[in-house]
Amino acid sequence: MSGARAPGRRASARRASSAPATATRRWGSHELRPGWARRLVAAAAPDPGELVLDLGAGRGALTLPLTERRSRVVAVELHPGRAERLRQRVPPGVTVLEDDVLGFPLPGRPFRVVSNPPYAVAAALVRRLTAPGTALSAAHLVLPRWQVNRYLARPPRGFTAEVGPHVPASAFRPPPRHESAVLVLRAVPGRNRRRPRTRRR
Ligand SMILES: C[S@@+](CC[C@H](N)C(=O)[O-])C[C@H]1O[C@@H](n2cnc3c(N)ncnc32)[C@H](O)[C@@H]1O
Repeated sequence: MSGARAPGRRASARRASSAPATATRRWGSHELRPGWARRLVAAAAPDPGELVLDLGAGRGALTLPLTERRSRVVAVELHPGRAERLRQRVPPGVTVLEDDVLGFPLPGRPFRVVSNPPYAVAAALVRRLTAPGTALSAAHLVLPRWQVNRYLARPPRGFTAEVGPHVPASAFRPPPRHESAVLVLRAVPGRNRRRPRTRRR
């Protein structure tokens, strides 16, 4: 993964240790059905060669259609078995990190996110991705509709927020109780700079 620090050794070193404190230990997940995953990737429309992160990649519902668009894909999945199975499924050139979406090093060069993230850490993930100075250019995140509405009312600083496709409960396996939608965040050019440090007297 260019732009981010070399992942391979770090990830395998971490594999040997216990899960980081920030990780959710609940492995239950609502995976996207393949048809819906394809539709959402088509709506996000990343360009060939663009660096795209799939965060909480699971079995690769989004990762695989992303690779078909010839994006440079990095998939991050904390569950060791899921990460390993995904590694075996992806074509050469795709990076699968067994790591925590709240802890792995974010790329230093412009990147996009297309993700159906673990809901338990979704708010912390949005904070991390949109923190001052990140190189995030746009994020397409599948979130509960109520959470999307919050970001529409109050977008993270330096980003615009809009709602993408509506995602019904039937789009997931197993279906969640809530309705979902895609939250689309786009960096406003020049607005997400790291704030200058104020000098102490
Ligand atoms: C909602 S599922 C989505 C799976 C896949 N993206 C899909 O759409 O089918 C979220 C995934 O995130 C993984 N996960 C949970 N907490 C995580 C964390 N802190 N860091 C990375 N992955 C995590 C789970 O193991 C699960 O596979």
